[in-house]
Amino acid sequence: MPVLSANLGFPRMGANRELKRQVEAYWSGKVDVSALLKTAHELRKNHWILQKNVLGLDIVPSNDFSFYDHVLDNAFTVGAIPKRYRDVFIKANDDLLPSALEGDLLSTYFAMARGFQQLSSEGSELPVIDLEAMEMKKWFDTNYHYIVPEFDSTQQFKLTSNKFLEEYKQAKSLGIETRPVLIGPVSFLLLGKASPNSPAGFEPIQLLDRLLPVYEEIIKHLAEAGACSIQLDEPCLVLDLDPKMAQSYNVAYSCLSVAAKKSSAEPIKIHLTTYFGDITPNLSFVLPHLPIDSLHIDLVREPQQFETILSAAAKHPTIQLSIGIINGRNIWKSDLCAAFDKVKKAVEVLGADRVIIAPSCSLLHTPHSLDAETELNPEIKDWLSFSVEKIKEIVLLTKAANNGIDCIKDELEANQRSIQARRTSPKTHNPAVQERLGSITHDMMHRRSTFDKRWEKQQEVFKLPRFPTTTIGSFPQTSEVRKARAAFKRGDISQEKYNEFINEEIKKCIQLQEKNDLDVLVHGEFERTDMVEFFGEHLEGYTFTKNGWVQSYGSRCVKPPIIFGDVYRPKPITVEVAKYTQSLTKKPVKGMLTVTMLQWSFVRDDQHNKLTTQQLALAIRDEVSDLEAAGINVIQIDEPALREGLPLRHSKWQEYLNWAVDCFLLASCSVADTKQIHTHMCYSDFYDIIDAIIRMDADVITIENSRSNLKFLRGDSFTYPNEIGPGIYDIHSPRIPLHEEMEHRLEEMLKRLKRNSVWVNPDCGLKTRKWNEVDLALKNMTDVAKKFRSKSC
Ligand code: MET
Ligand SMILES: [Zn+2]
Repeated sequence: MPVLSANLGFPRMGANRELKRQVEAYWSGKVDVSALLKTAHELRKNHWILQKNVLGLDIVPSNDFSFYDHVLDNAFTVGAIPKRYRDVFIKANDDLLPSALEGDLLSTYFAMARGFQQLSSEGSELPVIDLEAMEMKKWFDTNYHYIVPEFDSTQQFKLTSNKFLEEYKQAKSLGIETRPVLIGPVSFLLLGKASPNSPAGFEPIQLLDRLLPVYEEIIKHLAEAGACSIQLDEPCLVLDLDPKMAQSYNVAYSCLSVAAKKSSAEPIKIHLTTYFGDITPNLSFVLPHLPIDSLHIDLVREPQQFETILSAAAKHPTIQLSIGIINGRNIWKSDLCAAFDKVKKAVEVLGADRVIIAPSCSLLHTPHSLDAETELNPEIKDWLSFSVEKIKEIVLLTKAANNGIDCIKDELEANQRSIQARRTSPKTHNPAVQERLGSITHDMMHRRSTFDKRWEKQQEVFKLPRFPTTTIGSFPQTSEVRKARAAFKRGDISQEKYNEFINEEIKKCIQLQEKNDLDVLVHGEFERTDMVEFFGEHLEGYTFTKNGWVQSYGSRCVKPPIIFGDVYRPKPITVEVAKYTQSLTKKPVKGMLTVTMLQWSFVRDDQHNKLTTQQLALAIRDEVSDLEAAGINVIQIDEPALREGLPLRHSKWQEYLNWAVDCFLLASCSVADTKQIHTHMCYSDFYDIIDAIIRMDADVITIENSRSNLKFLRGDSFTYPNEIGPGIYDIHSPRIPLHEEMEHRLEEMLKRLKRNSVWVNPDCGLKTRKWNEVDLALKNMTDVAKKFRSKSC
């Protein structure tokens, strides 16, 4: 048997985000369920034909399609539907028959994903049905979010959807044999959480024995339909796992292997997939014990596991090894020569019939194809590879493995030319930036005085009241703002007209803040589409795609900018706007800089992220100095996603936090003691990295707190030495926060924090809100601050 080529998952949205459009049209009632199912059907068909018939891939996945999220699909398939949704949507629970995801089941599915509200027909204000969505969490260290499965201790599982089977059969009817993908039973339970009313000590993994029969059934159905293999994703194998988990893996896969053997004359093969990290610390869980037919490892993220796993696999002649050598998480063309060395090595050790060539992980995390990128600089475009191009790379390598490297001579030459061109291009290397990196000193990474001294000086300058009030930066991005920006980008209105428009918005924003008595004001960020894009567009070393969308959650997609070269700031970015805003008011205005630019971009793979972040930090440092020189006395440097960069393994946290915090210090520490540096964080839990946050030494930190229900303050010995503004209202909801609830939150915080160090502010920026909501909410918020001031004198 020759070396085979495989994919682990294809982007679902379609070349032009057809799925997003149709799903949203269905939600808003513009199309019916049959139109939605038809689009899904078409997309799957196109993607299989593309992968198999057009690109020539040997092993093509099915069941990688999803209307919202594959973890939710899995929960649905095994019947892990929390009672609150069952009660509303599924009456005769026991009669529920396996069926594809359509009609009523689809309503249940979307209610779990997005919540569901039904208002009463008699005009009463309270909805008759009001179901919140299930929790959403980041998928490992990607920017994809999954729906967290919820289990209770009395949980029963039951095959509830046969989506996996229908999709397998759909492909088969097109003459395409696929490998259905499911989340493996152990990772599925580990990724879930206990429902709130579960007894203490209950952990979802205790349900494994109850879950396995459903997986056995799945295997049986697939085998009966003729499937040769099934892909079970066990990404949790790259995490720090309790050694007890070895037993769970053993139980699960022994059971599934028996089911596979019994399934039909030709047993269905079990392909176990790991990605995003190193499995060697947990290797004893997998080899030699698990009765699996093939194992996939991610050799892009953790190339050093290759040797160990290769020699372990060599001892188990029945196991095939799937080598993930094409990066599924980034957009760079692979160096085919280097990749081929790995293929050769695997073939030498295992023999061709035991090697599969694959992307490092599912291609869900890379855009569809480069075809649509008609406006990218051709030199840069030649360095890139999206999903379709990545599959081409896999197919080429497989061809070379089977027929000799000469049969891809021309392609290889072209590939090496682009690799070489990127390596040596003046676009990627800027000697001045690199020289500057070399001159970073420790001295650049601390303020001139300690916080206490700065605090005294700042009190003198700002004379702020106690419980100072502020907002996080953005104000409503109305459709007029978006229209004006689009018109300006199209060239329909001049720079001058656009500036005038923005200045008017800023004026309105300052007036509203003054009217509501806020203490430290912001300009409202009207000139910014997306905060990362805005800064990226003003820095060298960044480029943007037209259609490089990747799924973030549900129907939402993001278009991460690409950092391709050394980053620097050719000229000031925010100084004019800040100066103009400050000229409108006597109160201090914050200069606003958002620097979470690494996590939300496609990053360089030719240098460590630390270096790229240092370059970003130096660019921000220059901006900070220019703001200071322009008379801006408060500067906010947002770091909303600091936590997102944390490595998956705990042992690597400290190293990351060291350089990440150093970069923040590098960006922020050039200013005089009298200047106040703010930072802002949101979206995740912070209490377990509080030491790193303290080391950032910002004078003031504003932090999301209400949405996560005071989670930030929950750590037992929580203290924070500088000033802090834990948000006192959630900005995601259109409801106006009431005095009492904000007072309550503030009271709670004061149990933990020093009275004279607390700021009063919302959770995050206000860009998704309407002006009238912001006006009322801020009025209530400043009322609360005033009440506390008078109470505490
Ligand atoms: C995701 S954090 C957002 C911070 C930004 N300054 C804003 O207010 O929108
Ligand atoms: Zn925020």
